Amino acid sequence: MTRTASSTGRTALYGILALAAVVAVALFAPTQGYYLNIMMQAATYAIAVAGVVIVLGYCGQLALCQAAFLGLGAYCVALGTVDYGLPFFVALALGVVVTSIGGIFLGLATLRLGGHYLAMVTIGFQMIVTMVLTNWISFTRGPDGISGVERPVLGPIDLSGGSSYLALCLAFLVGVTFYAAGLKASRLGRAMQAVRDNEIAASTCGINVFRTKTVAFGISAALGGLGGGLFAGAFSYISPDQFTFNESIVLLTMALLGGVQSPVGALLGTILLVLLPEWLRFLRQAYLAVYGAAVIAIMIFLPRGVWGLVADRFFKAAPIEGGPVTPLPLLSRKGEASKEIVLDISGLAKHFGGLKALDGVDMAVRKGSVHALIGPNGSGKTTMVNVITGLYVATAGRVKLLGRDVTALAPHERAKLGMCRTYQNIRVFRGLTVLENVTIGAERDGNDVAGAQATRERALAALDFVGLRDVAGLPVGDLPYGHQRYVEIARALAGSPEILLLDEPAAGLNLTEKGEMAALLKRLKGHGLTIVIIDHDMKLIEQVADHITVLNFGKRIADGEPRAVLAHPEVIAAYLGEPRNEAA
Ligand SMILES: Nc1ncnc2c1ncn2[C@@H]1O[C@H](COP(=O)(O)OP(=O)(O)OP(=O)(O)O)[C@@H](O)[C@H]1O
Repeated sequence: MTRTASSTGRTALYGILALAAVVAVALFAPTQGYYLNIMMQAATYAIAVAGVVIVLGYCGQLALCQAAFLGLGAYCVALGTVDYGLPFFVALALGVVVTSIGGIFLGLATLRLGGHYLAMVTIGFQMIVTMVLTNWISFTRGPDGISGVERPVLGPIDLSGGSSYLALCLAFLVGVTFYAAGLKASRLGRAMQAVRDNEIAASTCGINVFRTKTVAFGISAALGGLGGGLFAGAFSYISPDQFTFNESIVLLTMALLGGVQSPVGALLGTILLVLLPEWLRFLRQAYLAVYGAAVIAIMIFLPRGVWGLVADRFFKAAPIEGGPVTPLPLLSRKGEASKEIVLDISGLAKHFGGLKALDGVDMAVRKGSVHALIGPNGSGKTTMVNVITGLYVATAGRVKLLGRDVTALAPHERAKLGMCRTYQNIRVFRGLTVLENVTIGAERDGNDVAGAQATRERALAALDFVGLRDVAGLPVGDLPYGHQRYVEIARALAGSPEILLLDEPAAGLNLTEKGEMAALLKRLKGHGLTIVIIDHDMKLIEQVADHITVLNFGKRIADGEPRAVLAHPEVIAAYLGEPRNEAA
């Protein structure tokens, strides 16, 4: 609570300082000339660069077309005010709407494409916009561009003067910077960062990956359009060569240089890259080479940008406060193992080409039971969990969760119904803190928690349960391997799962850690959680399992109460590699 109050106080202080800066600019900035132009360019570009921060820094999508959105915004304002007589702010809003639609349209491509291919699509988009602006002469006036873009007058407030228009641009910039900073700490921002760090884990935590990327593209493009619209008013003349692929690279460099994961960093990067050429002009012919070398040097020596350096020095994350935690509500359910079937699987098959990784498997998991899924390496256990959670589409068969057929649902839709999991190869969100990782689990749609404070408390309670409350504020990558496994479990627990699927939770742990993991699993079992567990450690399985299903070559070879199953000759043969004793 204290932390929240102090961070609110800090935000208010920054807000007042920013407002004072805007007023000072309105009163004292030059009304025309070289420095005014530099400041106009920095302010309008910085708004577009904040868009790069959101799509690339937060969401991890490399889009190389921010200048196209800058151009679309600028042309909306220029054409809207000059040719169609629209009021400035109406044209500006139109630009934001047009570019956000363009961004969403581009985001739709992420359904099928990612990485390099997506980057290529964005370059294609940039090229198309440049070509349209250049060649659709009857509408855009082609290479001649549009001049005479007027600045706004709002009733008695005249914003057409140099300093007052700059103050307007700065006011927008301040708003955008606060918005982007707030977004990062919001549920949507966390979802974006989860998608950036690990799409698969994000989807099984209940995040709609496709929608999140599309929204990130939309917001980013809207900020490009806003910056572009203000740019048109700032210089009163625009032409297609101001919004080319080269400019997109400049905007990207600004974000990377300043620190692509921080809006303040992007602001610094923009100022630096607008000023650097001016500072270096005295070098004449050598200027471009020195400019390029300076940019490369900053990139190499400051991989997290200039802001990374500043933040490490001066802005340490506040420690997470101690104090009492409310216990996890799911642990008070005290569910006794019952006959009710939580997960009902029938005839499940998954074929990879000719390989039948799963071949008609049946399995029923009872409420409150610990159900082990075992089998030799390559027998299909992980494939089974992947098909159950929706990461793989089943070739045949049916998966029912609490009586509902979920076979056709996407992973995030299954998570919404209470299906949570961990991974054999740990999948935590590396760019986030331990608490943020677990908060994402608590934020799953369908969870019984509402409001930011309650969600945070739920996440802290889950961390408390696995014994990691003290390290909640640390970056998750700073934790040892074994503890990262606990973070995954806490992330799943924070979502109050109806069923928890643990894929080899003890894999890669040393003996002591395995003992601790066994103790944790027993505690979970004691609270009546419904669990499916895969593990090769038979000692662990014997300690916790109520029921065992055994797979071999994708087929179920045994199913039932642990003692009988483990004594089954076919199971022994599968594990020890002995020939089957048909008589037995
Ligand atoms: N995405 C995939 N594409 C092709 N084949 C796959 C894929 N995933 C799994 N397989 C194959 O399916 C079979 C079952 O693999 P799976 O990982 O499910 O086994 P497992 O029982 O979990 O093994 P382990 O105990 O070693 O983790 C293996 O032959 C594996 O190579």
